[in-house]
Order: sequence, then structure tokens, then C-alpha cells
Amino acid sequence: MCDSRVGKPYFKEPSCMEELIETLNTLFESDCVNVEEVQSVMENFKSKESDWRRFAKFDPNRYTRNLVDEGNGKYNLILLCWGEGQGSGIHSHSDAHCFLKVMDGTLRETLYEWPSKSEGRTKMKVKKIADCEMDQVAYINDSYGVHRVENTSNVETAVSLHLYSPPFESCDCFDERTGKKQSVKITFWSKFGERTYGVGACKSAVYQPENN
Ligand SMILES: N[C@@H](CS(=O)O)C(=O)O
Ligand SMILES: [Fe+2]
Repeated sequence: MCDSRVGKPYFKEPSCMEELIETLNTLFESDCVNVEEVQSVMENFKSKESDWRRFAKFDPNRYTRNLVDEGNGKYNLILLCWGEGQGSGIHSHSDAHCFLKVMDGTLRETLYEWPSKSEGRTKMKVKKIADCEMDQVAYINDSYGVHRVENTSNVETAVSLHLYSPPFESCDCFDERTGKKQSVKITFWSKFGERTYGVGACKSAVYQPENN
């Protein structure tokens, strides 16, 4: 992670998804990720359904991960669609930066402490619970702990735009009651607006262990 750069350019508010991607590509040209700068660019991008509609695919049983952009190999930009009551299991982020911007609805993030060395025996400890509203951006990396994200509404869906850098394809999932972990491979429900098929395509997200 980097401190603020001297003479850094001022990034204007991205007016559409293409402009957001252009700005992000510029920001990630350097190997030095300035977290506050990325967060502020994502915050200044105001959610319009017309920007994300074509990537938004819902599944009646599970939240979906839909690839929007591969960021020249530096990051993945992913639209996540959360049906009523859907959520992720508790998981880590494979040493990546993770930005989460709410595009529609509200999402609850529950942050947990990493399980202690005697993992597999003790109930996991909650550090913080926060609701994230439309256009807000949350940030996490493994030094913060591990988390789960949920759409707690039973009547409204939710949509969020996530940026992961560097991109990752697997992470660890944790059992809340014991802290026991298991590695999970994650893939995409769709890529660039098209449904993905093949091995792993349906089992594409970080689910609660009992839903695996
Ligand atoms: N990190 C999760 C989504 S969330 O619960 O933060 C994923 O990429 O599927
Ligand atoms: Fe996450």
C-alpha cells in the first residue's frame, strides 16, 4: 500500500461505468495501490441502474458474482447480486485489497477477528457490524480480519460492485461456531454480461458452509 503520491492527478467524477474503468486502469498502472484514492474514485461514481443492468444476474438460491472488467490483469471488477436474505459465508480475501461499493439496496458487513491458533474449537468473535448504503464504499483486507456480507432485507434485492487487487480465485471460508477453515475456489456466474458454463460455474461464490 502507498502513501499519497506527490503531484497526483485529480480524478474527476466518473459519469459512467466506462469512465470508471478508464480511471481505475490509470490508477492501477502503478504497482502502488493508494487505497484512499481508489475508494474516493469509487465513491464519486454515482450508481445508475443503466450502468450495471446488463451485468446484473440473480440466482434464486445464492448471491452471484459477475465479472465486469479484468483491469489489465491488475484487478477484477465484479458485480455481485444479492437476492432477498442472501449472504456470503465468513471468508478471507487472499492478501488482496477489497473495495465494496453498494449500487442498490443495503448490505450488512459483519467483521470477525481471525480465529485463534486453537482454531476449530471456539466461536468466532464479532469485531464490528456496519450497514452500507447505496453509493457508500467499504474496504477490507486480511489485516482487518475476515467478514461476511448479507442482504438482510426480505423484500428488496441488493447489488454491489467489488474491486479485488490482485485478482484471486480462492479464499478461506470459516465456520462461525468453531473457526474451522476450508479453502474454497470461487468463479463467476457470468463474464462481461454472458452466463459462464462448465466446471464450477454454478458453485461460484463464497457460500455459507451448510449451502456448499
Ligand atoms: N468477497 C466475496 C463477496 S463479499 O461477501 O465481500 C466474494 O468475492 O464473493
Ligand atoms: Fe468479501
